[in-house]
Amino acid sequence: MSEATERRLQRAQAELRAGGAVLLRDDQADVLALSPERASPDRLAALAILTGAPADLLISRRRAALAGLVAPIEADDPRGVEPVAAPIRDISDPAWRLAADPTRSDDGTAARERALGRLRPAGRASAAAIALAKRAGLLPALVSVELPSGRLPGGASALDPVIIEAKLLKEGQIAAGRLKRVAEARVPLADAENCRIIAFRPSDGGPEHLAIVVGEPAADAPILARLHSECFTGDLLGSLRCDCGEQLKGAIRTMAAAGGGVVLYMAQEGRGIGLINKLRAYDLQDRGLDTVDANLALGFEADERDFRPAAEMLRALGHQRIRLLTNNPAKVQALGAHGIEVVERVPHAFPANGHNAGYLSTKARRAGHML
Ligand SMILES: Nc1nc2c(ncn2[C@@H]2O[C@H](COP(=O)(O)OP(=O)(O)OP(=O)(O)O)[C@@H](O)[C@H]2O)c(=O)[nH]1
Ligand SMILES: [Zn+2]
Repeated sequence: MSEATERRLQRAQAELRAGGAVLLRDDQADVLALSPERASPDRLAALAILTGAPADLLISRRRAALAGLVAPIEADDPRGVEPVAAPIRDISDPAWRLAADPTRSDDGTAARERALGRLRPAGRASAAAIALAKRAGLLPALVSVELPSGRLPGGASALDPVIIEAKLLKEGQIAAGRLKRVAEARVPLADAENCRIIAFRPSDGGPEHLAIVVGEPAADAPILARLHSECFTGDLLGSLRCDCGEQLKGAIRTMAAAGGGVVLYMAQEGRGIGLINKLRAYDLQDRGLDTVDANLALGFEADERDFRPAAEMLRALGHQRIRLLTNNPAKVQALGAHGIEVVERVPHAFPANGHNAGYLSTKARRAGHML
């Protein structure tokens, strides 16, 4: 992806996060969209009167099914990620927001049905809009109108959208930004006095990833490595809802004792959905959903992470062969697919505490974790 394209993608994300409009261009039809959790009522109202047809709520089919708007589908049904559009009968009636955000208190399917018209499949530009919202750390739900391809009516240009080609956001094909090693320092840790932190910045302006180099990892043999996704609550606060804090500190201790290793500390909070959405997922878990269903209920996949940057960091550090501390077979598979040879999976499980037993057993039962 060219630098100009990467910048435009970042601008589109920032615009949505700031409550502004984005226009996804596609030769089927263009889609002009706002994030309902960020856009002001005035902007939403301006969008709703733009074309004569009502504005749509854009969500995934799975989200729509869980909101009771279409027939239920299985958790692993690939149709779950398809976008659907539901006309919003009255943009000023907050009831339609219940279908966008399951953490809002809900007075039932009847209210959602009252607020929204008949659902229809949405096209490529809509799918791209949802992918953009996910990248922006927002709920994957948008308010949108369809516009004829390539045209920007006067009312639409008044919303001053960032314009971007929908095909750039094709699911699974967004190139992760190339990483540049930008800073490095010695940082003695309580459990590993000989430790360096190396920061990598992606060319697309996304968040930085860190390599925590413990001791002296061998240059000519497979090194101990851990691919660790950021967890503010577990890593920093010692939350008992998950096992992340113990896994992070445990990995550093194991590497220090072994003479060396590398923790890749990836800016992928909440398995890639961001901290705010993880807190929403926790709220849903307190109402009875498990960690997988909570992600699905919000409109995300169970795991939204891209492990390519981790492979790129290992390569940049000169480590193509590793012994990976993990219980997650998807990490072994993904690193392998991106050119890193995982010569051994080193189990990395810690005893459950009084709060995370359900979380750990769900990961084993539904995400294939080897515990
Ligand atoms: N969406 C969501 N994310 C969670 C939840 N609990 C923890 N996380 C996140 O899950 C990620 C866990 O990352 P890791 O420990 O690297 O990965 P893992 O898939 O558990 O695999 P291993 O620990 O290597 O076995 C972190 O980004 C956490 O923030 C949850 O209930 N919902
Ligand atoms: Zn955690």
